[in-house]
Amino acid sequence: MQGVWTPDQIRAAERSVFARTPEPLVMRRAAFAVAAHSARLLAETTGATAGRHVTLLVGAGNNGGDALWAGAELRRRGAGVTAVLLAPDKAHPAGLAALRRAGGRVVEASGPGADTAGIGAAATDAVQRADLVIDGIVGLSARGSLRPVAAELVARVEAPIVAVDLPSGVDPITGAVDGPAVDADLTVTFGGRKPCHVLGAGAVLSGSVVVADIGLGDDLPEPDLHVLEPSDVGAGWPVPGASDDKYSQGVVGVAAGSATYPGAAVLAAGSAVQATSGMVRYAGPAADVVRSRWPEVVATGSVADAGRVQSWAVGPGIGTGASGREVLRHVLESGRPVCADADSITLFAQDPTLWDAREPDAAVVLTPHAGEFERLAGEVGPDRVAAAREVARRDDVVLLLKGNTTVIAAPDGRVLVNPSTHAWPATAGSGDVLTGLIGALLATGMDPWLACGFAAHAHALAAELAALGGAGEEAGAPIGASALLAALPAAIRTLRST
Ligand SMILES: NC(=O)C1=CN([C@@H]2O[C@H](COP(=O)(O)OP(=O)(O)OC[C@H]3O[C@@H](n4cnc5c(N)ncnc54)[C@H](OP(=O)(O)O)[C@@H]3O)[C@@H](O)[C@H]2O)[C@@H](O)CC1
Ligand SMILES: Nc1ncnc2c1ncn2[C@@H]1O[C@H](COP(=O)(O)OP(=O)(O)O)[C@@H](O)[C@H]1O
Ligand SMILES: [K+]
Repeated sequence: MQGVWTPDQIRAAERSVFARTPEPLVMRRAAFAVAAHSARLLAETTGATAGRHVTLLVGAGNNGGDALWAGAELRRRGAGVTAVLLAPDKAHPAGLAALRRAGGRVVEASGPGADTAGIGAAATDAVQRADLVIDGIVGLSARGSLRPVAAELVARVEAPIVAVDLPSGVDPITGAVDGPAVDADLTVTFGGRKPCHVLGAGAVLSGSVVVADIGLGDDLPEPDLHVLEPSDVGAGWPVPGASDDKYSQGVVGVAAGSATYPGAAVLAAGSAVQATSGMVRYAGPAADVVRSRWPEVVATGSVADAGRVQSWAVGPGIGTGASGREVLRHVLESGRPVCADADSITLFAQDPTLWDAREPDAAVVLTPHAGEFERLAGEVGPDRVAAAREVARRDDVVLLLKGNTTVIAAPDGRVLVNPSTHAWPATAGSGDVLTGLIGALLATGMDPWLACGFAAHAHALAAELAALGGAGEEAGAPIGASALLAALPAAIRTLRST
């Protein structure tokens, strides 16, 4: 599992480091990493570092300082380096001096011969002839999107971009973007990932993220967010052992669908069938359809007759009327962990007295999309982590907020994020598949927060495998939820082999 630290946490750790290591030395370490990764990218894209042109976009603070020191190092490796200063009066003095000593050139963004956009001729030339651009416009102190001159310069870049710490224009805390921002090929960050590398538009605009060690190590506190690695999910995925039988791996009850809309039942039950080797019970009006599609499911007409289960997956397609409410009340009273999705969430929003049916010690997972979240607690807003955390605490639930980046908050404040590099699961019914997956993992006794993380991970990978069908990343075809469901075993195999 990877940690993600807030800018405040990183700054506090840096302050502790400065007590033993001088600040300029820490910055040199950061800059050296930027230079080394930039040289590697240059070699990959142009075959060499020496003789290539690197342009530094340099803002008003230490982020620009990192870029300037990195430029000095690249100059020593034989690259031609030009720094374009966006705030000439505030450019990091020691970095600037180092670059000049190494033979680098310095120009002002709005220097002589400025065009109608306010960009000087030398700056335009430096950006256009670059083989690589280093974005040192702004880092942890960023507020808002790129300012006009920086935005104009960035828009003229055609070369690959290496972002120092984070892509400029992205909010460091939320990853949100509300105007122009750098779209980096690679981000070199320091000490640990920041939220903007895994949340919102920032997760995509960061490109590949490498974490350089600048000695923060033991000074970093418990991370603010966590990200599961594929290998974590693969290693922890429950599979049968020699002494297992169908009961020992957990029995999940699925209460979903209706006679008119049996699809949700088929998708959620099918997902539970494929997630683990335990047993799946279905209870609801779509029993015949579920039985014919998934003969291994033990199906009954009502939750009252379902028999014993270790968890419930409830909600998709149950309706928001009296019968849906009774189904939800019944599973809450069971005292088993419950994954409540779709109509269950609307039912909770309509009738908060439903919470009274809950056994206090049984975990409840809620899996809203943005619209369902709004019914529960108002608009999500730009800070999705804060929104999910607040409701998880308020309602004592594990809250899984759906979207391109899935955010999973536990009542104790822990947050997992599952950033996605694609949007293939954005198709009707794919949420029903997620509900079945979570329900099946809950039945195994897994920690509900982790169960949600595992499910979100396998779900996104299944969608990707189904969409790509073995083709390259650019050649996927749209899929429906049935294809996502069919790809679940392949996704679990892939995760278990990492
Ligand atoms: N401490 C250390 O030793 C280490 C620090 N490290 C590095 O320092 C970085 C943090 O540096 P920092 O705190 O100096 O601020 P930084 O992010 O460069 O911003 C500077 C100024 O930019 C401005 N600005 C704000 N928003 C803007 C926008 N949208 N577009 C344009 N400009 C904008 C705003 O000034 P304003 O113009 O508003 O007065 C702001 O004050 C960190 O990310 C890492 O790279 C590493 O070397 C490791 C060791
Ligand atoms: N743009 C997107 N990128 C990646 N995943 C997405 C995107 N939009 C939705 N998803 C995922 O697809 C699923 C959709 O669930 P949901 O909205 O409940 O759909 P439905 O109700 O049709 O089943 C969730 O797992 C969600 O995280
Ligand atoms: K930057």
